[in-house]
Amino acid sequence: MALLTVSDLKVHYPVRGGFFRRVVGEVKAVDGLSFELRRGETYGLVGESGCGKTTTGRAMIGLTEATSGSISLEDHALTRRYRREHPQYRKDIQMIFQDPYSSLNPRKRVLDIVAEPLRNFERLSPQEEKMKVQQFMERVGLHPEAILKYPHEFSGGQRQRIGIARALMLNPRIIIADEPVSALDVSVQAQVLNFMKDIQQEFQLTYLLISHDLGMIRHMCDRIGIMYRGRLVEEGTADDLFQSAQHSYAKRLIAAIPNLNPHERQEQKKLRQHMERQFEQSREHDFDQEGRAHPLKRLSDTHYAAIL
Ligand SMILES: Nc1ncnc2c1ncn2[C@@H]1O[C@H](COP(=O)(O)OP(=O)(O)OP(=O)(O)O)[C@@H](O)[C@H]1O
Repeated sequence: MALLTVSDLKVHYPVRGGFFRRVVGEVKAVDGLSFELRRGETYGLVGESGCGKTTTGRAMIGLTEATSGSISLEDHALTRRYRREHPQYRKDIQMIFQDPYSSLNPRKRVLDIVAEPLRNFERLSPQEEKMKVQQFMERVGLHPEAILKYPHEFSGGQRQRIGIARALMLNPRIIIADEPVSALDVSVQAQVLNFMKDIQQEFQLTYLLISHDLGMIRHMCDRIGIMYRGRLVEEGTADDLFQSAQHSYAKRLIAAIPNLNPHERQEQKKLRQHMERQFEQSREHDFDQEGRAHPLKRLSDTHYAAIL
């Protein structure tokens, strides 16, 4: 059974204009998105800037309200009312943010930053709380004494580890990681990603990894959904997508991954140009009259594509 199910999710933002700030239109940030998270897996949501990835993550933790559709954790629909009446569900889904520089309050000590979610749910004595925070700091590879420092005293990679310690404190089942390493130096990106993989088993976590970086998503994820204008155009395992993508947009995105081998660059450039042409030529066929992706069609147990 799926741990979390997103069904036909829509998030439309009003666009206001003119002197009276009247609603003059809407941005369909998410426009009919369906996918599920299975226990223990890492699911990657990937797509270009503006396709609705962050909005999806925010809707899943209740930071943004859905216009329609549903999000269910096991059998419970996470409606506004359910979220209000069952605050403990917030323990189950935690989020790690893109930029560890701005997501940690610079005026607070690490002890208070990491303990904050705990204070909302558990009544611990200051001594118990300190011990628990120190224990998690050690687990994420930081010195337990560092709890008295402020965020600016840490490197980017260490700050992301503090964000992870904070997310882990409530023993969540799902972690949504929105571009967790894109603000970090390339040299520490792999360390943080490997660390996330290590703790996944230890804490039995299910990950939703959100990124525009298809190379990273390929390396990390069991299943991948490619998003375009608020919908999935294709979903599958890394093999399904990298060996036999079917939708012209998915092919184009895959062809655009930079190739590090200098001997193959020229060839890759040609392939990329070919895929871009194909994408433009098949627009009418691959999208409906309003430019939206078709419903997903099942190609195998794991592979789905929005083709006719
Ligand atoms: N609060 C808001 N009000 C109005 N429009 C919004 C709001 N938040 C996002 N949008 C718009 O919704 C669309 C999807 O944005 P979203 O941030 O979810 O995309 P994204 O795929 O995460 O992009 P990025 O990788 O750049 O963060 C964009 O066109 C964006 O401008």
